[in-house]
Amino acid sequence: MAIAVAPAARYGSDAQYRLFDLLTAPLRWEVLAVALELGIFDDLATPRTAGELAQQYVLDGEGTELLLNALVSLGVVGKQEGGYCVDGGFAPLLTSTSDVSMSSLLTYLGEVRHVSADNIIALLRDKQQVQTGPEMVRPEYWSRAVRGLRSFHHSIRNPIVMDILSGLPCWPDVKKLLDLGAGSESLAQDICAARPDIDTVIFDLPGVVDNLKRRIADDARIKLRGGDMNCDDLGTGYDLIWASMVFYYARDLTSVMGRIRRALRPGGVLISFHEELNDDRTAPEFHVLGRLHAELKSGPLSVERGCVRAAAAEAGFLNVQSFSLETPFGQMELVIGTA
Ligand SMILES: C[S@@+](CC[C@H](N)C(=O)[O-])C[C@H]1O[C@@H](n2cnc3c(N)ncnc32)[C@H](O)[C@@H]1O
Repeated sequence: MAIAVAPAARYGSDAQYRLFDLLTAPLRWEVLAVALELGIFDDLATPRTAGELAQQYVLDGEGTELLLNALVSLGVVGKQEGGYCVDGGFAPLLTSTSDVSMSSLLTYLGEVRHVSADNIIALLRDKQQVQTGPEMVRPEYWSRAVRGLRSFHHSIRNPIVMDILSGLPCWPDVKKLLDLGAGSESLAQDICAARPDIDTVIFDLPGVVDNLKRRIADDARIKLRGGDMNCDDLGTGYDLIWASMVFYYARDLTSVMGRIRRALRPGGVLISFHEELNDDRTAPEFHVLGRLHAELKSGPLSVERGCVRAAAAEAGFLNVQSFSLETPFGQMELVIGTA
C-alpha cells in the first residue's frame, strides 16, 4: 500500500531562511576570491575540464572539481559535459585582460571591506591596538588607494558618470571642470576623450596628486592641484565641479560648500555623487555593511540623507535638487546646485 505523503511546499520561517542565507554569504565571496587569486577565470574563456585545470595549477583534482562546481552554483561559471566555462555575462568582468575587468577591483574592495569576526571584536575592544584595516581619514591611505580607485573608475563608475554628465543641460557649455577628490586620473581622461574642448582640473590630497603626475604628463588639458579641500585654494572659474564620495572628509560641509560655490563661475554647477544613509544610519545595507570596517577604524564617515542638499542650500547654492540612482555599487544620491 502506498504511503501518503503531503509535504508542505516550503518549510521554515523567513527568519530561518535569512539566517541560513547569511551563513552561506561569506562562502560565496571566498570561492570567487580563490578563483580570482588563482587567475582561473582567464582559463575558462573556453571550456576546460577540472582535470586540465588541476594539472595546470598543480592542484588536487577532486578539490578542483569541487571548487569549479561551487563556482557553477554561484552562477558565474557554466558546466556542460564535464567542461567548465565562464558564463557569458560574467566573462568580460572576471577575465583580467578585458577592458571592463572587475577582477582587480573586486580583490581591492574585498581587502578594504571584509573583516573577520575576530578583528571586529578587537576593533570594538580597543581599535588603537589593531594595526590592520583601512584608515580612510589618513592621507597616506589614499596615496596607496590610487590603483584600486582607478580600477573602480575605469571598470564600472566612469560610464555611469559620463552618462550623468552628458545628460546635463549645461554639459555642452562646460569648458572648465574640477574633479574634486578625484582619486585617479581616469575620469579626467574619459572627459578629455569625449570632449576635447574641456580643461579638467584634478584636486586631491598632495600624496595622491604626486601619484597621478606620471599618468597625465602628456595631456596638457588635465591640470593637477594638490591640497586639502577644507582649507586650500580650489582654483576659480569652473563651469562644473564634480564631487564624488569625498564629502566624508569635510570638517564642516557647509564651509566646504561655500568654498566650492566661490570656485565656480556665477551660474556654474556643482554635482555631488554620494551614498546617503537613512536617519538611523541603518540602511541601505550595502553601504552600512560595506563601510563597517572603515568606520570601526575611523569612526562614522558616510553622509546621512539630505545633509549634502542642506549644506549646499545653506552655502548659497540655488535650485538645489536631489536624485536617487540605482547603481551596481549601491543606491547613490546625486545633488545638483547652481552657484
Ligand atoms: C572614496 S575616494 C573617492 C574617489 C573618487 N572621487 C570616487 O568617487 O571614486 C575619496 C577621495 O577623496 C580624497 N580626499 C580625502 N580627503 C580629502 C581632502 N581633505 N581634500 C581633498 N581630497 C580629499 C582622497 O584622496 C580620495 O581620492
